Amino acid sequence: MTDTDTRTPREAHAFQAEVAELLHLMVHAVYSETDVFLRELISNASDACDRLRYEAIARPELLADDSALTIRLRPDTAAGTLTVSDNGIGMDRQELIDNLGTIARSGTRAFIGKLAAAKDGSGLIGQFGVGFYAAFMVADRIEVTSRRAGAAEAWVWRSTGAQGFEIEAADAARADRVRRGTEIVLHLKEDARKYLDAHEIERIVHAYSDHIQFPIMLEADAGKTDAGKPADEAASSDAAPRQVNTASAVWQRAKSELKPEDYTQAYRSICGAFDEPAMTLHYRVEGRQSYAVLLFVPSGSLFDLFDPARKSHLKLYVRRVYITDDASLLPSWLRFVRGVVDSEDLPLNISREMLQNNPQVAAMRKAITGRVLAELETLATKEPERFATVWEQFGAVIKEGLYEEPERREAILGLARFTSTAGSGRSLAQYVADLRENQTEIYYLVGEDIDRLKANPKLEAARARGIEVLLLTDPVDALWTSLRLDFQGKGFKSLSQGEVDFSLVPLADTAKPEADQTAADAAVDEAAVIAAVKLALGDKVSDVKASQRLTDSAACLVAGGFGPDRELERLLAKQNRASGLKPVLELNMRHALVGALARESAAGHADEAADLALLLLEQAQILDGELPDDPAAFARRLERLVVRGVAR
Ligand SMILES: Nc1ncnc2c1ncn2[C@@H]1O[C@H](COP(=O)(O)OP(=O)(O)OP(=O)(O)O)[C@@H](O)[C@H]1O
Repeated sequence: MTDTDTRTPREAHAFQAEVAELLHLMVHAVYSETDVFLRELISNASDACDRLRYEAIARPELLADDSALTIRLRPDTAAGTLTVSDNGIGMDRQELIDNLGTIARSGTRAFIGKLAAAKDGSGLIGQFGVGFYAAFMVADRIEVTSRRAGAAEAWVWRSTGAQGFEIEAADAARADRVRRGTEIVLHLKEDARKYLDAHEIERIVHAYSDHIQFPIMLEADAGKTDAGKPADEAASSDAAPRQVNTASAVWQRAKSELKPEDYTQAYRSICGAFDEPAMTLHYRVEGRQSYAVLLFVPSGSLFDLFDPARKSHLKLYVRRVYITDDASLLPSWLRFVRGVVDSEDLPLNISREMLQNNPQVAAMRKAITGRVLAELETLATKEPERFATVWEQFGAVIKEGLYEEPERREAILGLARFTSTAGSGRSLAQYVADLRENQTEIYYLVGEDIDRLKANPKLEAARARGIEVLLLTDPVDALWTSLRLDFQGKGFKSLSQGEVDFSLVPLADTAKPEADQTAADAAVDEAAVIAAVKLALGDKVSDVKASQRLTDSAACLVAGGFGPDRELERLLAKQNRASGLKPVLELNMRHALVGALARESAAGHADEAADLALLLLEQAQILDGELPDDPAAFARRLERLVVRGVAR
């Protein structure tokens, strides 16, 4: 820099740590599908045009004399560069620093971890939309020149994808070239020179960006048209640009015109996905309100499904103008549904804030929610296997609707599929159809792990009677089951809480007679056993009872009749919101261990009886996946009892 230079000096900035890490992965990992970079840049350019069009509703002067919003792609074989430019909203100096130096979204750390672990991260890149940074997969140097709409100055951002980037004011030539919007020059890596090929560029645009609403113009190769001249000059020569996308709003087209592959393509370009949609819903509403809807349910998982914001991401357009993806057009329990809603009636200048309380939006939301549920029902009936994959991916999210939207409960319970002691993919309709004689309730157990649930002693008596039990392992299950809902008049009943009485249900043919299943010598004095155990356990439990649910195991813990289910209590405890209610210890009065306790107690061996009582409690805790309160004392007790038993 010399004294005579009046430009602002070059300023070096470091990348935010996450960006540096992400870029390191981009630069060094070998991804098979590098094509996504172009989709990401085009999508950013399109967003920039959308934003300008939106801002220009209030400030038409921003469009000035350049109202044809366009995205341009210019390969230059001589220079080895591919340039992606738009005349959209542009970025000022601070925006360049903030937007192209940090990652604002949550969940980024987790994503970077996943990316580092995955062999081929392109699927993840697509899902996450690492956006601009994807360009470093194909370029070893990037220059971004940008001028915010209405601004006097243009700025240049430069980086090699290493530690940081530089910012400086654009020189006269660049500033003159970028009158508004953004120009991104990619200096392609040696192995990425295929992206200079017009056919290749066209193919990628077709595959991923065809629906983009602004014309994408492919300009003639600046390097080839006039190889003798410097690239900058050559570019200004008048080679005719060619539009390479259809630029039509797919959702506005008639269903009959569209083929399945058109929908797949629309899904990939609108939702930034690679997979096939598991469900597509395309319809138009005319009448009091008119709007077009094109929605997709992805077949793969989504990285941000459990983001705390739990936002739905449907894009709201008004008469083809993009407004926002933050209009809550679907409830958060349908946030995995992606796509577009294009309204004919909403005012174009509706502010994003106004959308929150708009009755038309509320009516659309209600109607769209109903349509999505109906379509899911149809899928469940007509294509049960495909529906099963949808439920597997997103069932845990849909079930949130059970407590968030009471009026949709019936529909959601109708869709729900469960793993139960009778198999997987069970619907409640199947459950109810297969009720055992005199069975009046739908039984369930909530836990974290399906195998552990299957081994839970609380299932024993149900199993002996052939009663099906739903095994619920999603965190959300502990919450909705606490609502005590019913399905077709049958209430849900936890096997981990309160009394269960199966006595009216006959034993299954396959069950061994219950009395034979244990080695107890004789019937124990239940009252005496209960008194002895209560004495030994004190306030560790709220009550001690003879169990109806156990046939093989000695003891189990259940919640009292009114408190939260054992699982919900555990969940609440994690958030320090536990009810503090103590569980009930249930004893299998026919079990040998309980028999032994009865004998020790009758013989006046209070210490031995107390040891056995504590052991029963600790066993029950372990079977519920908990640690005994005092593991060391538990180990000593076990030792003592074993040694005593062996010595006898
Ligand atoms: N061509 C552009 N014109 C104006 N702003 C841009 C342009 N490209 C990127 N930006 C700005 O930089 C930000 C970061 O872009 P990036 O592609 O990394 O993420 P994103 O677009 O926000 O997220 P996603 O890629 O998931 O949609 C954008 O949000 C936008 O504000």
